[in-house]
Amino acid sequence: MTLDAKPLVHVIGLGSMGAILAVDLLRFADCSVVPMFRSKKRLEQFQKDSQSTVGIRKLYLKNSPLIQKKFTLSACPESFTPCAIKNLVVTTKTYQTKESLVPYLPFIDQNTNLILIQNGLGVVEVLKEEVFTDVSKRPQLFQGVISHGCFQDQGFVFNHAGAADLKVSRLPWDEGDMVQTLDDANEDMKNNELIKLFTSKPFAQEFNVKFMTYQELLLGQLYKFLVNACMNSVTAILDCVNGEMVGHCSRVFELIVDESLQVLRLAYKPLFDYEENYSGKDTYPQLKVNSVLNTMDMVKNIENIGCVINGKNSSSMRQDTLYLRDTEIEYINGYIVSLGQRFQVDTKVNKTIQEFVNLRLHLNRRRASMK
Ligand SMILES: NC(=O)C1=CN([C@@H]2O[C@H](COP(=O)(O)OP(=O)(O)OC[C@H]3O[C@@H](n4cnc5c(N)ncnc54)[C@H](OP(=O)(O)O)[C@@H]3O)[C@@H](O)[C@H]2O)C=CC1
Ligand SMILES: CC(C)(CO)C(=O)C(=O)O
Repeated sequence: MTLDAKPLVHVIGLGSMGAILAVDLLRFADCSVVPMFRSKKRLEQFQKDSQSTVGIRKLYLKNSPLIQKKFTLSACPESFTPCAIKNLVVTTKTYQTKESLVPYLPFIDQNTNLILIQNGLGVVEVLKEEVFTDVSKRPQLFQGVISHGCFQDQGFVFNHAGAADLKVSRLPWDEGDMVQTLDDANEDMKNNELIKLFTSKPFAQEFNVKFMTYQELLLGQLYKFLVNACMNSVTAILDCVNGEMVGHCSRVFELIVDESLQVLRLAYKPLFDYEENYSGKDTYPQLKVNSVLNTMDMVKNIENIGCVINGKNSSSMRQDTLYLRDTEIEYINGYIVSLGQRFQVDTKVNKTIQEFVNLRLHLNRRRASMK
């Protein structure tokens, strides 16, 4: 059911990322937004305790203004009014994706635009192998790589700590379609309802959205992936604030990045061969890949981004272990391990990191249970 003629955007995952996106879509894009909660209990908490209102405190703005938006419609699996879902944003944690989609599968088909706005890699494999197994009914799939920073305050009030950007591209279901032309991207910006919303003004300016080809997004996604593979896991294991490691973490990062790149070069070969195959071809964007995704430069950049620029931050994975929440390690260092098995590459470094993160979470949960 739509509220009016405006496009309808369903959001599964009204957490930090879902909340800042949903509120700014309501503020700056011509659409209606429907948050979808995991249960009747969570839906009632939203509708009753929070009066269906989300608050975003923009910490990076003068006086940290609190912006509030009321959502006329919201749902959970039990209350969802059966209707075809046209535009679906998934902003759950990676490991929550499959479970969050299952109740709505009857309402998702090849006409649905589905965007994943998450860190890490490997969710598309879960969607292919376990969720959308009927190729003819697979939704139009997009990926968002978001660099905004946000953490929950209490209830449905969130602190938007850092404003950066949201990179978006069509996400190929088939690995063979990794390289897209500039015309492919323009086609979606002209004709796809969800992408038209995401690139509409003023929303695109306010949320700093950039739509691009998949190869352009993937370069940024792998860069961010390597940052997270080092910073998130190591700070969780050590239980330290990002900046405490500055000047002393490059050796560990070198081990993680070197092994990860060995695997990523095989799994994403078209990207690493891109300059050789597509430079000078004006129907394709020109990319610098190997001069960016190399161990020594990445280690320096990761230490700067993680330990200096974000030096005062507690990484999201360390926060997950401190709050005894599951982590996304399986979709970060753990994803390198699964790729290593597929490409017969030894990934002992990332496997050890993954197991230490799991051990850290166990230790924190054990200590909490003994208080
Ligand atoms: N926070 C940040 O600054 C950044 C986060 N990211 C990435 O964005 C993604 C989302 O992270 P973030 O927003 O922080 O995560 P949060 O944990 O804040 O939000 C996840 C939300 O998904 C909801 N959810 C979980 N399962 C279901 C379900 N079955 N049905 C409906 N809703 C469900 C949770 O609801 P409930 O409250 O009921 O559990 C929660 O509100 C992650 O991949 C993260 O790594 C990327 C850049 C920055
Ligand atoms: C860059 C970094 C490591 C900042 O803490 C981050 O992305 C996170 O915490 O998830």
